[in-house]
Amino acid sequence: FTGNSSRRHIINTQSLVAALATSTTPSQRNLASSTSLAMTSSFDTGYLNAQDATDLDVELMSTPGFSLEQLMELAGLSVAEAVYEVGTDGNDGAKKKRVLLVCGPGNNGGDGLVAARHLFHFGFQPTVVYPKRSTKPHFINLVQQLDDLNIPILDEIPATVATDNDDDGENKDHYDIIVDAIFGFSFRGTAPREPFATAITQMITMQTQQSSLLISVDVPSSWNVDGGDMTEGLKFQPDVLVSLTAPKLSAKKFTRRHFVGGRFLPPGLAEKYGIRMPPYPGVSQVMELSKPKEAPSKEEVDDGEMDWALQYQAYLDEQEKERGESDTEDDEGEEDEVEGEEWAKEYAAYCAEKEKEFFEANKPKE
Ligand SMILES: NC(=O)C1=CN([C@@H]2O[C@H](COP(=O)(O)OP(=O)(O)OC[C@H]3O[C@@H](n4cnc5c(N)ncnc54)[C@H](O)[C@@H]3O)[C@@H](O)[C@H]2O)[C@@H](O)CC1
Ligand SMILES: [K+]
Repeated sequence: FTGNSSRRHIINTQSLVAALATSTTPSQRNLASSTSLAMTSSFDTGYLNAQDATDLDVELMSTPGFSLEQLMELAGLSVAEAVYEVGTDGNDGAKKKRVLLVCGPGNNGGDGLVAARHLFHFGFQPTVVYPKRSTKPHFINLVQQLDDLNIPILDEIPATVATDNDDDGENKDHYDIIVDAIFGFSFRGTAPREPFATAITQMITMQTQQSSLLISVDVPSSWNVDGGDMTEGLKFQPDVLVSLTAPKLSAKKFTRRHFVGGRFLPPGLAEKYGIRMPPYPGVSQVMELSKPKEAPSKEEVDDGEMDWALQYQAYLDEQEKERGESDTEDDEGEEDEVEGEEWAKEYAAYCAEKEKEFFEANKPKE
């Protein structure tokens, strides 16, 4: 089995599920059922509009209840985990990755400050831009915690960072990842005021000219929380969105990698606001709601078959959609189906092999 992402897999999804469902081992049958389940229903967290997001926040933090410090810590940890997930391949770790966290004046900015600290401990090299520092004691503490780790805190994005590449196509001040923690669900109006308007333009330059991966916290900054991008021509399009508690309405317009984090919502409150906590995997603080289009690599398969099944499902859905659109001119359909069936059989055999290895390795000692 070679799940190489470069290989062209146009798969008949039914054949994959059928091959797995008739397998003799439980893990393959589980995989088959999770695959078919995901085929008919994908997890829907529901959405919060700006007003409900604010009301829910107030309810969560009414006394007695959660404190802002608690929730911000979990929100920032979720962001850091999502950055780790999209920013590393799990092997080379985070050590070489430079991350620029651009933090706004409110709690969205606070999430960025918390994330910077966790990212340092995960092995990244964070730099924080915090132009309008809050004077609230909790924020002063967060800044101190960053100072204690010698994490640089700047007042603006340096011009040398957000400039076009030089003649060699390089920028020595390049950041691998930018975290947009400028505005969350309390952004109002259709235009960000300075100094954040400039910061957002600079982030777009870094994303487009230097291929920095742009990750937004809760809401892409400058987007209307309910309606999406309503700016005149700013066109801020992050690569990744990490929604907190539940996606805001504007997330419906977001088509790239989308995570949800903030694993703290009590079921009663979720029900009251018509949202659902996603089935977070294991001890994760985040769950990816929409998956990348590319087929996963063998390394990803090795990481865990169930995760792989969901990820692969999204890929299949995308392929089917594309196929539906080009059905009329596609004269390779039959051939593709055969390839899909063969691949499904190969995958089932691969699962059996893996399971055997697992049982061998975990055999009780005589
Ligand atoms: N319940 C949750 O899920 C939690 C949410 N948290 C975070 O808190 C965020 C909400 O925080 P806040 O309510 O403090 O608000 P934001 O951080 O969204 O932003 C508010 C600040 O932005 C400024 N602002 C608004 N519109 C502007 C414009 N057009 N130009 C310039 N400045 C503008 C306001 O004056 C205010 O200073 C969420 O999005 C999330 O990131 C977490 O910290 C805690 C838990
Ligand atoms: K944001």
